[in-house]
Amino acid sequence: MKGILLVNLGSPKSTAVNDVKEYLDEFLMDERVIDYRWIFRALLVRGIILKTRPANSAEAYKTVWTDEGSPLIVITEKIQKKLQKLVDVPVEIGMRYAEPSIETGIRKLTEKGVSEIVLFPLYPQYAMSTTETVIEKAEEVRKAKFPNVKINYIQPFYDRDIYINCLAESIKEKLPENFDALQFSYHGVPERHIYKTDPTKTCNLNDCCSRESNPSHKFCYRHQCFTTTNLVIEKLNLPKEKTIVSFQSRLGKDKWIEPYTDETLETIPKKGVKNLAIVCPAFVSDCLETLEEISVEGKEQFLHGGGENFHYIPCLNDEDRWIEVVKTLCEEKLNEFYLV
Ligand SMILES: C=CC1=C(C)c2cc3[nH]c(cc4nc(cc5[nH]c(cc1n2)c(C)c5CCC(=O)O)C(CCC(=O)O)=C4C)c(C)c3C=C
Ligand SMILES: [Fe+2]
Ligand SMILES: [Fe+2]
Repeated sequence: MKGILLVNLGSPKSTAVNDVKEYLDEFLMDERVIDYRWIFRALLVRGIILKTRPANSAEAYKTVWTDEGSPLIVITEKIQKKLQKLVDVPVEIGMRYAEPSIETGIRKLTEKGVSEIVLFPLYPQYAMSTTETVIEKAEEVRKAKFPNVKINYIQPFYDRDIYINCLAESIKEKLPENFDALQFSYHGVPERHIYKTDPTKTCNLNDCCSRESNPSHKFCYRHQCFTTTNLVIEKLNLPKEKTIVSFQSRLGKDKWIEPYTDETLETIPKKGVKNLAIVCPAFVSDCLETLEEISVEGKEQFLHGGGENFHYIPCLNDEDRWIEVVKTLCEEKLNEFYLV
């Protein structure tokens, strides 16, 4: 029997500092997130970051937490429930970090008799800290605990027509009447991650990422963010000069891909952008990084820089047209099982 596992990033169990600390420990000790040798990663994460960050992050989580729990988990559950109504195979969710884990999700599916799983990493763009770590973790769990289960993975969908149409329509509906610029703010990654995952070793993080065709693009997060942006702009018929791409959520002292969202928000009002619309297409569901970092902190940065109107455009969340896209992408992979 077949089944679907939707995988998102995950959130702490609660906003208690110890729960946030446990979550950040699992997240930041992932070698695909902080990619130093174990000893240096442990020194940085456990010796420095976890001494102060959990308390600050817990305060931030408190500002977005709902009665039902973390927005990211609640929204992923809503997507699951809506998808379950549209397909005739079991659908479960799993988180890369914390609970419900990928193992919990696979177990629930196997308890329903599932032995062939379509696993959907809910990230449009590939990065070693997104799609790659999900697939690595799922394979580790499968080999150790469920050796008889087959898993078929959905690949990044950053340029798929159905996704671009859906994202463009969603943005169009939420765009304010008057805006000077539409900013696309993607989660950032350290530059080193892009060099590391480039099998061709040709991406130089300059014009290369914007070129039409290059074998490095399959693993270049920066290219994939630009492509999503360009395709959406084209669909919306927006002049490129009215759009901005930037990268948010930088952590630590390494160089991350630029431009940084916080710096951009502070400086664009002086260049004439007083009315801003902003969208975060690296996230399919709203989460701490959109609801707090962009909608609250980002807004303050923009207003502080002289901006006047800041309009945050929510993620696709559980919009029906997005659930249709999830269904189509899952069905493509479900059908592949018949071909093997
Ligand atoms: C969308 C893709 C994501 C990438 C790429 C990514 C990379 C990445 N993230 C960190 C550090 C943190 N991220 C945090 C929160 C967070 N990150 C993503 C997604 C991506 N991260 C999401 C969806 C969330 C929100 C989770 C939620 O519960 O709502 C956090 C925790 C919050 C905080 O303390 O600020 C950290 C830390 C690194 C180092 C990284 C590197 C590639
Ligand atoms: Fe590139
Ligand atoms: Fe992150």
